[in-house]
Amino acid sequence: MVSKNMTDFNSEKVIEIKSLDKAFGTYKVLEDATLDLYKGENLVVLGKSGTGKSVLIKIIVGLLLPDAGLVNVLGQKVDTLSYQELLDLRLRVGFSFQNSALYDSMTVRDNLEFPLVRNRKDLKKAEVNSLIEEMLDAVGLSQTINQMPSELSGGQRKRIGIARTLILKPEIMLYDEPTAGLDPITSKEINKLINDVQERYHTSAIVITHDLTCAKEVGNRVAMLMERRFERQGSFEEIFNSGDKLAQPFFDYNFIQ
Ligand SMILES: Nc1ncnc2c1ncn2[C@@H]1O[C@H](COP(=O)(O)OP(=O)(O)OP(=O)(O)O)[C@@H](O)[C@H]1O
Repeated sequence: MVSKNMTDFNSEKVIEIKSLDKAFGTYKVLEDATLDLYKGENLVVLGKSGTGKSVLIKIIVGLLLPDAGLVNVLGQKVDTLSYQELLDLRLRVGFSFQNSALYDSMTVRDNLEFPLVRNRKDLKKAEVNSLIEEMLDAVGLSQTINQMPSELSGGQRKRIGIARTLILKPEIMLYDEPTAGLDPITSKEINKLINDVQERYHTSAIVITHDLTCAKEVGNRVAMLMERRFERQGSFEEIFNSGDKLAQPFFDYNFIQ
């Protein structure tokens, strides 16, 4: 399998995290952690369970406060923002947590309409309908518009979840374990979708995963979250062909195709 090429990205940082500390009581989750996301890139954060990947996302969108360090998102210092400023920022940063489910009692259409009803009251009915159609087309599921989530496969539900996040046209996408619980073929489809989203909407993205195939297929750069910080950052090849011992545990638990 050919991994994704490194591309020359604009040096503009859309997320800058510097010397970040976060602890719960005496339990340190992140310590002196530094990570940048450049405009237009897909950055994969590889980390084992419980290493603080979800905490990282919550800090980026201001759901958790850092204890120390800089967290700058789209030019704004997240921990200094007012509630309204945070809500505005969250419209520009699309995030879906691993377990964020679709609303089971709503059709696919209504699931996609939901974020627009809440956040885009300025849109006319025709614009809403057109956005829903565009998003379903982007994730390749136009035919499911009137179906209920229970009628969809796991992979299709993930796609609709991505469409629901994407419908607000965020500049940054945060994908939390996008391939978790999916078979290898469906995982590949999701990886392709993440790349399609990057290409079509010029999003910058952090993809949090422990799936090495996903890292290889979608990541322009990879960082490893270990020992409370981002220990290695570089292209997939740089990290995994280097014989780096820190990368070995990921190989032990993954099957690369
Ligand atoms: N609000 C909280 N209060 C106390 N501890 C927390 C809180 N949120 C997270 N933690 C702890 O921080 C650590 C990192 O949690 P996090 O959910 O970020 O892990 P993760 O890397 O996303 O794991 P997984 O892949 O299993 O979801 C865990 O030990 C967790 O118990």
